[in-house]
Amino acid sequence: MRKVAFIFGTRPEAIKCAPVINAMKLDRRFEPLVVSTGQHREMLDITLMEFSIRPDIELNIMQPRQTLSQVTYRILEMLSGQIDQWGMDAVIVHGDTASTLAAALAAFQHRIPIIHLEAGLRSGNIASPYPEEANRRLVAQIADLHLAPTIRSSENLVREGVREDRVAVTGNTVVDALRWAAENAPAFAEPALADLNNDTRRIVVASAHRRESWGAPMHEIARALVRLSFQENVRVIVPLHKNLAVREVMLPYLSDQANITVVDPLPYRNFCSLMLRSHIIISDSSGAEEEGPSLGKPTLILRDITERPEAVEAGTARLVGRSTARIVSEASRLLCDPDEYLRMAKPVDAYGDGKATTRVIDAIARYFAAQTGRE
Ligand SMILES: CC(=O)N[C@H]1[C@@H](OP(=O)(O)OP(=O)(O)OC[C@H]2O[C@@H](n3ccc(=O)[nH]c3=O)[C@H](O)[C@@H]2O)O[C@H](CO)[C@@H](O)[C@@H]1O
Repeated sequence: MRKVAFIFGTRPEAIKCAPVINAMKLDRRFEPLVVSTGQHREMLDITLMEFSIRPDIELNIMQPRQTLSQVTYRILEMLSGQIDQWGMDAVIVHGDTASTLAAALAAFQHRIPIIHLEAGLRSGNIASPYPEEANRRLVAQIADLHLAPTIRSSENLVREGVREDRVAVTGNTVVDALRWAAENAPAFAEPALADLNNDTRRIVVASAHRRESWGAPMHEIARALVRLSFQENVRVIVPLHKNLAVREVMLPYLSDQANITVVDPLPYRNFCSLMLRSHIIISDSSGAEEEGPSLGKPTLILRDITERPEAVEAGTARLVGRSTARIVSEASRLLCDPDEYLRMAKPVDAYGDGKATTRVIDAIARYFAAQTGRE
């Protein structure tokens, strides 16, 4: 039995680790320990509850308006005080957040092998996305097993010098989570969305929260959403991120608009119901970049570059930047030109086939077997 600690702290990490944690709980080869750093306190707890996961250990590092350095050193400090006592065979981290980097570093410093889920994504620009591109590249330097979601991401790793026998292509577990959520998609329970089933307007689901969008770009995005809401037969729905850098800019623009509904972040399955009900998705969220195209929803990405180019190449997603004019023109094209809409509205399996969890677990089992010379 191998003891592995999943250490993460944000909503997207929880969504993408959850299928693996739940499958490992049923697998007699593994004993998973779930460690929450609490980087996204509220949104993380709601998400974990949905997947029936209770963290075994809570680091509770969250403080109001904490800086990246504070997040990183607080996690490192707390882990270094206890990680050895857990007796882990490996630490599993996901993606590119501050929690990912700090947990990987703590494991490395305590000589515990690191397994990196969603490894090998690269935008090619160390400054964008900031700090995520740097985080994932740094983790790649010290990880022992790299689980790449796509062939492209595995190629990125090998090009950077990672040993091929330490890389496995698994698909992205987000598709596994998404399929589960879509099968269990609830009705719209929030009072603000209760009328959705009878609403004949075209639903534009929009969100923006990443660091590169803070400040002036957030104003541009907000103005674009207001202008889109003036178009005929359109309703814009915005599940607004909890971050104050987002709320303080967005709310003055979006509140009290006739065709805009602002809601708090939705539980994952409710958000999936909303994406399923949407006509188009406009977002700077990495999750939306993967989930929108997987559901066949035309997805306009509010970024200039992406580490997830697969859906753009497949034609279901488009990079549109963050200027009001470009967002409005690209969205209007989809809203006004049915042929253009149909060209983009095609589900793509660029990120996975829903079976990534099994491949992840098999790759981890193979890794341990190779360490000891037995299965
Ligand atoms: C800025 C940032 O931190 N970006 C990271 C974050 O992206 P990302 O931008 O996707 O992070 P989000 O906090 O938007 O989380 C996205 C996830 O939350 C879900 N959702 C969204 C809205 C809502 O109301 N309810 C809900 O459950 C989405 O379906 C999606 O699965 O995680 C990715 C890992 O996957 C990383 O690669 C990104 O670098």
